[in-house]
Amino acid sequence: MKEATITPFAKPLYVMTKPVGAVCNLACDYCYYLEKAKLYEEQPRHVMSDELLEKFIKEYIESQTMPQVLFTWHGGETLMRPLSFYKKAMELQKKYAGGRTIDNCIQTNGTLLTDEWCEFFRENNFLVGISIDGPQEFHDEYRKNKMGQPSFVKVMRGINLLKKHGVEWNAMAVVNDYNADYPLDFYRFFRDELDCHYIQFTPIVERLSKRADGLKLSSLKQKDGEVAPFTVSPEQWGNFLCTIFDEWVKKDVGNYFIQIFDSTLANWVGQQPGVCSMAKYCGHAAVMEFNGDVYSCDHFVFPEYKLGNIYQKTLVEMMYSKEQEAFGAMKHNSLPRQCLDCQYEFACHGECPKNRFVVTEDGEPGLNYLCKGYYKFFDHVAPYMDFMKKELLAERAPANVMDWIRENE
Ligand SMILES: C[S@@+](CC[C@H](N)C(=O)[O-])C[C@H]1O[C@@H](n2cnc3c(N)ncnc32)[C@H](O)[C@@H]1O
Ligand code: SF4
Ligand code: SF4
Ligand code: SF4
Repeated sequence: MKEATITPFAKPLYVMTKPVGAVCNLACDYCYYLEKAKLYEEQPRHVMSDELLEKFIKEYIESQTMPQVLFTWHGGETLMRPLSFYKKAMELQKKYAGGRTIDNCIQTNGTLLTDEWCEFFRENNFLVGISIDGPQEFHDEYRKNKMGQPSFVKVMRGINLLKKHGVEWNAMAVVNDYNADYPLDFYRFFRDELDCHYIQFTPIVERLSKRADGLKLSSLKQKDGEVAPFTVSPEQWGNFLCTIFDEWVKKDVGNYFIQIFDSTLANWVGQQPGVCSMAKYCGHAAVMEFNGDVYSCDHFVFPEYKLGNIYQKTLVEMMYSKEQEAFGAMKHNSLPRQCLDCQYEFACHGECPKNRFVVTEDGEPGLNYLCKGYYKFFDHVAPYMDFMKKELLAERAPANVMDWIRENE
């Protein structure tokens, strides 16, 4: 029997949602999302109506087959909506919970946080993801408003408010051409200055588009296109990961959680990684726009990846559709021979399909632009991953790797 990519009802149905479309108080140079306003030019307000909010919450909860439900609020800038919107969402979640446990996480640039927002997040146990790209100089290079004014100081003020109110938060940082050459300054900032114990690093890889619909960044279907200037190079990415790993594996395992290292270990032991880019298949997390349009993935909000609209189709129909199944399977089925033969395919899975636009050593298309960087990283961490795997399988702590390193130094 063919290995199923999506087994209906075997795992939670997951759709992140956009209370606000491509509306933001910042205008980060590399943002893949802001230009999506072009897809909805004919619509005057890019915000979710109360009617849709209720429809989504009810249907989303009722579509779940598991007792836990996770809501992810994403944007645009999520805090461009008033607090009353999210208070309403909490009331509706309670109304339709039907005995289920409901969790909420929200992604924000952090600049609009106030005491009032933080009290709300604390009271409702939100996990708040803050976008911050490292120390001030790195962060302010690309994360500016439309007038070119930097945002670091405001983000730091927001983080301090979250801490003051005891809100659970984590950091989401992108790695680009500018900050990638300073991995230790970058990592130590999160660890020593922010005392942030959960960190996500995402590489920026974008190509400039030749699309007729006016979008600046391209989708997978475009075969060529210049790499955008803020893109991290494969060499930078490999060096960045290896350098941070060396610091982390000696001192910080079990205390600071870096998503890409945890996901690598998960793949090493054959478990599901926490980040989609390192999973074998895509298609698990769709996204619903402010007007009810549902797309296969937040990085594929292009007309050709639209699954439908919640007013015309149910979430279950869209999430278990042939289109979404094909989208999910494409990640593995389209791997070039070089990946299939690669000794680290089990850990890498060819990373995100959106980044697969270079040719292999044999000239086959579909290789990941960051391949060299990933290969270097996996090759570098393999002995440590082998050790941590052994510990995990023996039901011991992977953090023992730190003693092992000291003993062998
Ligand atoms: C689009 S924003 C929306 C939420 C909110 N405005 C924020 O900045 O956190 C979500 C995340 O995507 C990241 N991001 C933006 N452009 C990206 C790109 N081209 N590639 C990868 N991540 C990107 C941002 O840094 C941010 O952490
Ligand atoms: S704050 Fe978020 S949505 Fe706004 S421009 Fe930056 S990355 Fe994009
Ligand atoms: S296309 Fe990329 S971002 Fe979307 S689910 Fe797949 S790996 Fe994740
Ligand atoms: S390291 Fe390169 S060759 Fe190996 S699976 Fe990843 S992208 Fe493919």
